Amino acid sequence: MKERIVVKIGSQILSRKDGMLDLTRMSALVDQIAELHKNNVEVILVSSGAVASGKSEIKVKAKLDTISARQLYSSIGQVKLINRYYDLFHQQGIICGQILVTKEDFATRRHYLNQRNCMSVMLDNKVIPIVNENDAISVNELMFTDNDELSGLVAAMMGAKKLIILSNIDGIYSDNPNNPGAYIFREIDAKKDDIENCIQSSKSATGRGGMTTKYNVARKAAEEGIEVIIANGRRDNILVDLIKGKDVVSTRFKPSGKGANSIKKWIAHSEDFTKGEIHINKCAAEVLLSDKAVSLLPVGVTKISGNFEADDIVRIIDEKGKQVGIGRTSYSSEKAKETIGKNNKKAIVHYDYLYIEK
Ligand SMILES: Nc1ncnc2c1ncn2[C@@H]1O[C@H](COP(=O)(O)OP(=O)(O)O)[C@@H](O)[C@H]1O
Ligand SMILES: N[C@@H](CCC(=O)OP(=O)(O)O)C(=O)O
Repeated sequence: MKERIVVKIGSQILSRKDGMLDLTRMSALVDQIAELHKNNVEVILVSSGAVASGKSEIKVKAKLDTISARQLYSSIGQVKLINRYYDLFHQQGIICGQILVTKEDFATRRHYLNQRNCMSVMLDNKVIPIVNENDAISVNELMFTDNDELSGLVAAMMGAKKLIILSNIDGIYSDNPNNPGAYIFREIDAKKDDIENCIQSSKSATGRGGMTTKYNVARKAAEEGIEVIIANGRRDNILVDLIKGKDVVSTRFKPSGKGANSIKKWIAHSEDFTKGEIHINKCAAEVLLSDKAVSLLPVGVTKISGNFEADDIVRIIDEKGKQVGIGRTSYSSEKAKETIGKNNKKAIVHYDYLYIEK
């Protein structure tokens, strides 16, 4: 069976200080992906760089608001970016294809499956999918935090074993990476280690979410059974070395042994599309958080809020107001209210459609 990986390349790696595309770096990364591809590794590339490459192409007279600037620069820059990728992969005898997505494309299961089918047919035909957010049309309220988030979604959707996030830094440091005492975390166990406080809000000149999103995305993906590595895209031969298992300086997130099935993965990433809340009592929360495979039954429900239909995605909240998980409900909010606290009723969220955050 082929190994399937997702590689995310941040804007910072692809752009030079003067804003132009760093063709040398890009070409080095494409060469490595080509080598992996020829060695039967299926690579899905999530590449930033549209906005950064568009900026250097055009001088605008009037000052633009943030959204218009992003739309203008990305619409120009994405063409440039994908053309370069096309040329570089073409030189290696490899075909690549472009997929531009918005967060809404992950909202319904139908859209989700459409996307998955598109990437699968590309991989089956040895085409390298190059994914980016469709910045030109995605709106502010509902967009990906950044491409790190998108890469986590793609890795989960495509059943990738590994997600490699390449940035301009070797990995996650214990403190501001410029501080002499800061050291790199080589391995993080998402279940035990909480290092969020070590991360600064600073980000690279063109980066959007900074290290915080990389950390959050990596934790979530690792919980879903994906091995995540944050590494420096400027290091020579980084991708090939990582896949060969060489001991390269980087931060690795230990994947959970369990893994989640494909529906649970979709639900896990649907948090932004929830329509309501199911509040549960202490006992129900304990059972859900245990290692047992249980469904949420109406008997443990204390309150329903929001208006939802059967099959909508809802949040599950414990008695302290903390979110325990997300699930696809089998009742409408109206019907759910009628069953609150009752015994012998069908599950309000079946185990197969329940994602518990531990
Ligand atoms: N503890 C930390 N360890 C490593 N990097 C950190 C840390 N805290 C903040 N950062 C910043 O995160 C940046 C990487 O995130 P980002 O700018 O989004 O990169 P990219 O453009 O590659 O997605 C680093 O350049 C660094 O300045
Ligand atoms: N979609 C944007 C990328 C924004 C983004 O997430 O950037 P980065 O944090 O550098 O990965 C672009 O192509 O410019």
